[in-house]
Amino acid sequence: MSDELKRASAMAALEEVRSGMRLGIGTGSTAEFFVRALAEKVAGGLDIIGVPTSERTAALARELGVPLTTLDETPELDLTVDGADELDARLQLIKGGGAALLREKIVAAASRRMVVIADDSKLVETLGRFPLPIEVMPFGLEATRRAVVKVADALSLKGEVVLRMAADGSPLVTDGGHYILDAHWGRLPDASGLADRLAAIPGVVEHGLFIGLAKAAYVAGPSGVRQIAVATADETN
Ligand SMILES: O=C[C@H](O)[C@H](O)[C@H](O)COP(=O)(O)O
Repeated sequence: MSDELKRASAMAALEEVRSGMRLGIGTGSTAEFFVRALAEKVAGGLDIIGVPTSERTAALARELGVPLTTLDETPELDLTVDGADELDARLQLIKGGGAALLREKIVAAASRRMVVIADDSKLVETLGRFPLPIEVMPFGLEATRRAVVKVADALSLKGEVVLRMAADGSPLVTDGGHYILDAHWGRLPDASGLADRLAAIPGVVEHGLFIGLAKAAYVAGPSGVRQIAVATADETN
C-alpha cells in the first residue's frame, strides 16, 4: 500500500511541473517515484533542469535521463519536490532519515516554492516521533554531542542522542563528509525554538527541522491525495 501512496503523492506534485522550470529534486523512496515519473515526462518532451539533493538522487536522475545542473550554475530554482520523515499541519518537517538533509535544505531554501510528497503515515500532530537527525562535524564530535544534550536539557527534552552508524559498523558519512546524530527526544512542542538553539551550536552543520520552507504538501491516503498548504504572509493580509 505504501508504495502506491508514495507514487500517488509524487504524481500529484508532478502536476505542478512545467517546461522551462528549474527544479530541486529530493531524496528518499518517495522522491524516487517523483524522479521516475519526471523522467517519463522528460522523455515525452518536458523541458526542465534539476538540482539533485544527494549523490543517490543524482545517480538515479542521470540513469533515467533527467537533465541536471548545479546550484552554482542555477542558483535560483522554481520548485523543489522532496519527501519528509514527518510533517505537521503547519508544514514543519523532520527530514534527514536518509542522511540528505543538508543539501535538501540548501536546495529548498534556493527555491521559490518547495512542496512535500508523503504518504499519510508521515503526518503527525506534533513532530518528534521520528528521531531528529542532526548533521555534525566529525571534528569535536563528543563536544558537539554534549552541547546538543545541553540544549535538550534546557528544553526538558529527554532521550538518547546517538551517532548514526553505517552498515559496516563505522560512523555514517554524509555526502558533505559529516556525521549524523539522531536525537530520540519524542514530542518536540517548540520545533522552531529547538531549531534556533541547535543551529547556534558551532559543531552542528545543519539539523533536520525544516521550518517555514515548505509551501504545500501532497499527502496520499486510502481515500486519495490531499493538498495541505500554508498561507504565505502576503496571503494572510
Ligand atoms: O534524508 C532523506 C530525506 O530527508 C527524505 O526525504 C526523507 O528521509 C523521507 O524519505 P522517504 O520518502 O524514503 O520516507
